[in-house]
Amino acid sequence: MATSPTIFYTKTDEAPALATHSFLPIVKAFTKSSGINIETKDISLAGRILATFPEFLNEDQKIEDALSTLGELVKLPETNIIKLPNISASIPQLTAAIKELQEKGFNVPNYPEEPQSDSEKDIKSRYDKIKGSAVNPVLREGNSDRRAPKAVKNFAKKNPHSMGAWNPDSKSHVATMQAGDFAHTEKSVTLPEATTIKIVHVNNNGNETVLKPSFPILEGEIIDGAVMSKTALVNFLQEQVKEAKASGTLFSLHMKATMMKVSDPIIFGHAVKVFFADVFNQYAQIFDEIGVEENNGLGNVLAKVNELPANKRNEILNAIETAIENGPDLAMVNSDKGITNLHVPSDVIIDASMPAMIRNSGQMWNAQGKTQDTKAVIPDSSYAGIYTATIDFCKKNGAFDPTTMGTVPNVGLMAQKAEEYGSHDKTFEIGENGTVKVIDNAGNVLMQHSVQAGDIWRMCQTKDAPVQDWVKLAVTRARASQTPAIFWLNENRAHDAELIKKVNAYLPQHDTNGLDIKILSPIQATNFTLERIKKGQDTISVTGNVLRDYLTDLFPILEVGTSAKMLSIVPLMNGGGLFETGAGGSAPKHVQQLLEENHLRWDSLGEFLALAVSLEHLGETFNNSQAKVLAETLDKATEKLLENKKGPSRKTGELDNRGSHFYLAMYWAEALANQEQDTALKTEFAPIFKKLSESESTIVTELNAVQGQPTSIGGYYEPDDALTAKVMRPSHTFNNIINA
Ligand SMILES: NC(=O)C1=CN([C@@H]2O[C@H](COP(=O)(O)OP(=O)(O)OC[C@H]3O[C@@H](n4cnc5c(N)ncnc54)[C@H](OP(=O)(O)O)[C@@H]3O)[C@@H](O)[C@H]2O)C=CC1
Ligand SMILES: O=C(O)CCC(=O)C(=O)O
Ligand SMILES: [Mg+2]
Repeated sequence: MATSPTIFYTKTDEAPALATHSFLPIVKAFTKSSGINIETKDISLAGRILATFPEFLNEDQKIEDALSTLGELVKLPETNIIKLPNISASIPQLTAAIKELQEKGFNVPNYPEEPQSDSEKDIKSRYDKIKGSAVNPVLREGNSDRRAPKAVKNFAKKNPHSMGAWNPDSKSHVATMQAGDFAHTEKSVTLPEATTIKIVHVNNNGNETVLKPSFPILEGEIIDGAVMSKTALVNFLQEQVKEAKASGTLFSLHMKATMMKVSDPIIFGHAVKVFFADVFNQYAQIFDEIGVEENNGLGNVLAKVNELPANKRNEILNAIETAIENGPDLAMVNSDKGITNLHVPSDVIIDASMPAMIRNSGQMWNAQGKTQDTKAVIPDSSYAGIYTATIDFCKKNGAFDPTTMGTVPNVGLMAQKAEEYGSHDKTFEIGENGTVKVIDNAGNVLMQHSVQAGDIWRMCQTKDAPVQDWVKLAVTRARASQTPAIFWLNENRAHDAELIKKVNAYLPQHDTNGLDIKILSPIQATNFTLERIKKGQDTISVTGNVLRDYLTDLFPILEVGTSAKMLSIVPLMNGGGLFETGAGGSAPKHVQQLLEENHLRWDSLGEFLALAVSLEHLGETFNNSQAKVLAETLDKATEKLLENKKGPSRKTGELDNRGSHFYLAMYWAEALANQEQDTALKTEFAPIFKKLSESESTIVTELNAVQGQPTSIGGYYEPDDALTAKVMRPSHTFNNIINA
């Protein structure tokens, strides 16, 4: 047991990292007298790169490998972590971060796209561990409990966000594969006893290549294998491009290239090649020579082409232009800047992008900056059906009404790299026709798929202990909130069928008397839940890992406008607490606005909610009554902030993230001054509240006065700490009170 109560507060990237510069000094000031230690852990993309390559750095540039430290800490019962969203880097983001670090004098190696030597191979494999969703699977040593707190839900009911109307004749729809994808090829086995397995590829001449050497599998663990056929995928994509053109819908690809960091960039690359097929055919040889990486998107193609001599460059750029003109309308990420849906694999991420489209009348933006009905292309059909069902529901019933709709909390299976989270080191782009086999140490073939060159074969693992914990968490939440709970599992899907056996075995171990718990397939569950939500009724979704991710953006975005306002708890399996801040990401667009206009519209509500539960957990773990008082008063402050509408505005010149932090501090001090449980805190915070409230108009004026001009923080992935702190703390009056 650690001797001093500590909250580990993560330093991450982009907007949340900016917010931390303003919020963390407040947190430290408010918790100091209660003996609570706040320790920062750098898990930013830049920080993780530096920590991975110490031998390339000067002594004074080396930093702790904070992710590994936290990865150990999450296994201890007293651990308490506040985790902000971080970049799950695509290769374009990774290479940009490397470049910025090099420019700042950190001699980290380049990312070798095509490694030749052993040392390059080593560097690439170390970078590949930083790439994609590399933080969350390590820290999430527990399952997920995400919900909209009552105060947030009530606020949204009284102050509904905008919601685009739905036309019953909308042409928007989801296109997904009918065969040859992961969903249609999945095989699943539960291992009755512990064993080791290896994954091999056997070519048509019987030659075996080991894809992954022996690794252990625990008793009761579920393993799945599935394959995405390249031929089926390419045919499907070709058809969708044609069909989008014929029907006049926007072509828009929705992937999770960050979390599914091996399979989905490859699928993304196929879409780029299919959409620009003429260009890729005509310039195949040049593209090969200049090292075009279609998996990194059209942005990569353009960057590489731009390095060519002028006449070749212009010729190819024209060909790309023509392909865009001849193809279907392409959904845009930023029509002003000409950034398309196919530019960067991490620009359009399905969990956030599909709900945003549904909230926006089922439309996305076209090249003219106008909204248009959209064909949302989601190649693998494992989970696409839930969006089809939601879209169909909106066509039939119109848009949801945030003033009356119910809520859908989620209990999600994710601990110990459950399901697709654990597939990164078991996903392979197949080099040669043959068979992929999973073989145990006794030589038994547990499953096999026949594969062709270019197919993507993927294996997932789901350990038994996390499943037991998940079932228990579902029952606990259903009981605590007296809400029906639905397990979203499809008995006709191989993996789900195995999971259903476990759910049926473990549910009876709990007191479920009087609770309404059932198992429905994801599409049935969507319809059931949506019928209820429309009537204002609440339903807990109990899901696997991918649906956890999808639903904890889908429902929050429809219900409360953003997933940033979610309470997002990971009860760690060994007793510690990981408190995530909201369910969304790191909002790159917000950084742009700060740099251009010195206004940060990032809403820190997720941080406020996470801090309160973190303090409560710490109070219990360390028997620290002051921490509990801090938690209760912080919740009061957050509620008051909502009531008084002191969240950040989107508009420059109005209250932003920094201003909302001021109000939170003032209301927190007020709640501490007004409570009677702890005299010391009361005495300490009464004068602070007085000072803050007397200075309110000065502070708000100081905070808003800086807005409207461009500003600089000295970097993107590795901003300058002192500069950023200066930008994020522009009120001397407020700083003086907090620093004192
Ligand atoms: N837990 C984690 O670590 C997660 C990390 N990510 C990472 O985040 C990055 C961006 O992902 P993306 O899919 O664009 O999702 P984001 O959630 O970052 O952004 C989508 C939109 O949601 C709105 N939004 C999100 N958070 C807030 C907030 N706190 N306050 C106000 N608005 C908010 C913004 O809308 P608007 O622009 O209209 O203001 C934003 O543009 C990626 O690098 C991804 O890897 C993504 C999800 C989870
Ligand atoms: O880990 C990631 O890449 C994203 C996680 C995410 O979107 C989520 O947990 O909701
Ligand atoms: Mg998500």
